[in-house]
Amino acid sequence: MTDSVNTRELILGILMEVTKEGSYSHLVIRSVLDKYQYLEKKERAFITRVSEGTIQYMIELDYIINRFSKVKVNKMKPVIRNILRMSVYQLKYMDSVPDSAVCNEAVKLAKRKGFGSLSGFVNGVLRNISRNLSSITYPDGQKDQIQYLSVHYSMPEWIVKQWINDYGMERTVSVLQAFLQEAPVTIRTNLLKITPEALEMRLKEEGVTTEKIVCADMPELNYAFMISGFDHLNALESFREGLFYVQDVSSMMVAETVDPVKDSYIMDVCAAPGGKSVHLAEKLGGTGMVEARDLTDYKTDLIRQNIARHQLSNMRAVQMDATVLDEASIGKADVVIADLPCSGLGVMRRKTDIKYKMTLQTEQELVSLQRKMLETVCQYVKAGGTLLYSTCTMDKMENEDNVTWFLKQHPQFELVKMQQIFPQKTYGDGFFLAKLQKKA
Ligand SMILES: C[S@@+](CC[C@H](N)C(=O)[O-])C[C@H]1O[C@@H](n2cnc3c(N)ncnc32)[C@H](O)[C@@H]1O
Repeated sequence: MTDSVNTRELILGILMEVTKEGSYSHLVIRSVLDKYQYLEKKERAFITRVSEGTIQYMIELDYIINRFSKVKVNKMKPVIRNILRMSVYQLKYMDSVPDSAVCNEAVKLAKRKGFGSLSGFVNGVLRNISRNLSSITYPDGQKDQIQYLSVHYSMPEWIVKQWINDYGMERTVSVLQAFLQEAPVTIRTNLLKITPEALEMRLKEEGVTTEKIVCADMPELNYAFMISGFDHLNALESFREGLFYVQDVSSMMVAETVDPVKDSYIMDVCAAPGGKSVHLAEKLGGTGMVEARDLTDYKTDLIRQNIARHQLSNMRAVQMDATVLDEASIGKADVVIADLPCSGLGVMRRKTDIKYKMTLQTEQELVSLQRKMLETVCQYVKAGGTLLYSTCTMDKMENEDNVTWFLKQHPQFELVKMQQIFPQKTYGDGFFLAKLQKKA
């Protein structure tokens, strides 16, 4: 590595921004990697791994630090707390970095950041942890299951409690395990431009490793691949040409479930950046129209960029607030897609810090927003048309409970299909979808 101290300083900067300023980790990491594009691939991988890993395992790391430090984590200076966290992550989860190097680099970083007087403390805590790492006692699962699972899988207790309540212990444990796996990059072939076989060849020529998605529950997805071995998507000509779209396999199930007939008029009321709309427009094969709406200029611009990249003539972007009734759209749509803002607890492998930012109160507020939006946008569905409600979360209150509530309020709709997708070890985020049909 060219300058390991600098690399660690960048990681500390990322952690400070995420924990102190409340910024989203995936955005902060991406912007640092964009800014320091000249770094070697190995260094970029180190920054990503240590930043994401530290955030991913923060509850466990804090638990370990608290067992070896008289000053508890929440009383420490933020810089020191984050230096300890990223160092304990390397001690526990990265064999490639020798323990002595981890401790030395942490001490240097503390000094460099103006905390020379605390460098002895940092050194003492880390060396103590490194000596005793294999004999740490964790919370007793027999006495307090929730605390045990929370520390073991670094998941806030309120979320663990909620999932046990919603789905039972066995499912909760498998979901917690899945969230600690790395999320693969999955792509969907743009079938209007290329066949899956030809795309696979193109990607191989560009040095990308591809693997077919083989999933018994989703046999429809024979156009999807997992890809790896590339640095920047934008550096791939096949990406710039719009030959594929990066999308999680669970999200692909929206267009599959709608399975639109040619010439349909589809309204996607919360559409940015446009993944599901683009998929639907492609399925319409140049016929019909997908109107992709979102709240802000910035978001509708993202949709426009996707329309341009995929050269779709049957899709348009419109700026519109989904909570406000658009009289002109009443009874106009064959299909309304309501992929609504949600707690996002199903995508924690990609957005590692969501679990610390979300609270039960915010989730309850989201439920109210979702109901208001459903109440509004269901009016756009034609008689005989379809309303597709989806979220990327797993909590019943945002999913099944909302559907039950909706059907009670709107007896003119009936449930065709409802599916809770749990995150899977290999691919697929946590996702929910419900297909409702308006009676003719
Ligand atoms: C789950 S994301 C949609 C993802 C998108 N369907 C896709 O597959 O690419 C939810 C979207 O709702 C948008 N949103 C939030 N409040 C909104 C509102 N009042 N009206 C319209 N869109 C809104 C957000 O900007 C965000 O883009």
